[in-house]
Amino acid sequence: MSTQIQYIPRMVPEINDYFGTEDMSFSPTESFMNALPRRISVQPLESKTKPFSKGDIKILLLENINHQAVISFREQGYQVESYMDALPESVLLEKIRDVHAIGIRSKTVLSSSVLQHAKNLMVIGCYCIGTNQVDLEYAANMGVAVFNSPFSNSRSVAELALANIISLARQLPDKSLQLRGGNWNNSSRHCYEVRGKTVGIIGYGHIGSQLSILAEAMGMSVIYYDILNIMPIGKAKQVPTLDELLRESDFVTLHVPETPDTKNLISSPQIAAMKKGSYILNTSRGSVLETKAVVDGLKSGKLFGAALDVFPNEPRFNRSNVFNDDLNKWTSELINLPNVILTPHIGGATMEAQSVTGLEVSEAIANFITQGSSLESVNFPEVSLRQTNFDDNALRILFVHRNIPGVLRKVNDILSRHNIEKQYSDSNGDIAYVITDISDVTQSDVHAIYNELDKTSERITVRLIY
Ligand SMILES: NC(=O)c1ccc[n+]([C@@H]2O[C@H](COP(=O)([O-])OP(=O)(O)OC[C@H]3O[C@@H](n4cnc5c(N)ncnc54)[C@H](O)[C@@H]3O)[C@@H](O)[C@H]2O)c1
Ligand SMILES: O=C(O)[C@H](O)COP(=O)(O)O
Repeated sequence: MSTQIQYIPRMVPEINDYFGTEDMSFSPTESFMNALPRRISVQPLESKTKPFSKGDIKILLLENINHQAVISFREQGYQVESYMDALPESVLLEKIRDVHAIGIRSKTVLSSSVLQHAKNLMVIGCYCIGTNQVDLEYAANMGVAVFNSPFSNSRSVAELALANIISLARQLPDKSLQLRGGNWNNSSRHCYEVRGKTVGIIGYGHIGSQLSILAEAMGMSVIYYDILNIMPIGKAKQVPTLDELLRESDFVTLHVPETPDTKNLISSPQIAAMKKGSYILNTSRGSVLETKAVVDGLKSGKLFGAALDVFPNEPRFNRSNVFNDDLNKWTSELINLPNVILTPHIGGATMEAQSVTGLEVSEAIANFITQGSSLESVNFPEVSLRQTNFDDNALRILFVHRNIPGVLRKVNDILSRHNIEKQYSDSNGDIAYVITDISDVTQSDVHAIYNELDKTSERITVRLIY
């Protein structure tokens, strides 16, 4: 007889500490997106529109997102449900059904098959840098804007990479392990200073360039390889090919995003091209480095060490006895090799980074909900409109539509009885987004405008704020 284990999602305890359970509401509420236009005013700071019932808006936060986010949303009056872990897909499908905003980190996969269940979703916040876990194009085609926190944890990752470079050079993982086992071994064999050595940075973006500064401060030479031409910081030097970087570096460190082009960017041929006795580090994504090739490189003595923070398969939540061959088939080989640092995806896991990320992404979500601002979105046309002279009879129209000729004319025909105070439009591929502020609008105008815009064949979403 098979035993069924029931999964019970773990809520974030701080919520209850801060707010008390009675303050949490999980009852289904009227849909935000599909409701007739209601008084949705806008957001705390510079908004000039009237207060609306943010209590109708449901925000789901997963993966133990920093409590700053929970506090900030709840203080603004939103309904917030917050969980410690990434949810199993069946639970996620249930939870995502009627929420208006979802906050995730790197472990929640929002594929098209998940997103199609999200009938009321307006906005996704990735409380991290990577957005590869979200089907960005599908979301844009649903009119759902995606935001991330593009550099709030860059410094944390760069510091971890530097710490790992020094630790590998001094064989710290093994020396420490030996002493914990009672063995005193202060041999200097294969232990080096990092001063004067060359670090090769693959991907010279926010993290790679931060690391460049730190490494130079340690007296290292820095070379980097990037698909873009990027101005060097300090004495760093961009090299034209990956091969040149691999040949010249003592430490090769990966800081590229997960894309089709970066899958297995470093595999056996690239490790073969590296210097004998060099080291490899990966704090980017598990898919970028073929781990079996690292295992072979360490076994053959080609590599003197490796530091891996990310893996092709990672557990969805913190628990014991999960990092094993069932997760990734080479695990037992890897953990028994010398001078290997393995960390559970902690590059951005610092109090500083999590707190800034919590506030930054929450602000982007709130600004999108309350004002329609899509500035800094990773999948949407970037549109924002400053509100001036927003009086009682003003209306803000947020219209996401197919990017084809003639749509703006249709929109403005519908609005032709009103004065357009401000309008801004932009497009991104197949999607376009226009925000319009109009004045002298009555309650029945609001309904008529909504209905007419809603009927246009190019409409993706229409929201009204007044
Ligand atoms: N371990 C962690 O906890 C952690 C934390 C933050 C970010 N990350 C990962 O690190 C990645 C990099 O972060 P970032 O903020 O520096 O990103 P970024 O976008 O600022 O920089 C990435 C750089 O990689 C370059 N690049 C892209 N494809 C390339 C290729 N095929 N070859 C060479 N260069 C290429 C880009 O041009 C860019 O300069 C993120 O996408 C994320 O996946 C991991
Ligand atoms: O993309 C990122 O910022 C990092 O991979 C961190 O992801 P995490 O917040 O899931 O730890």
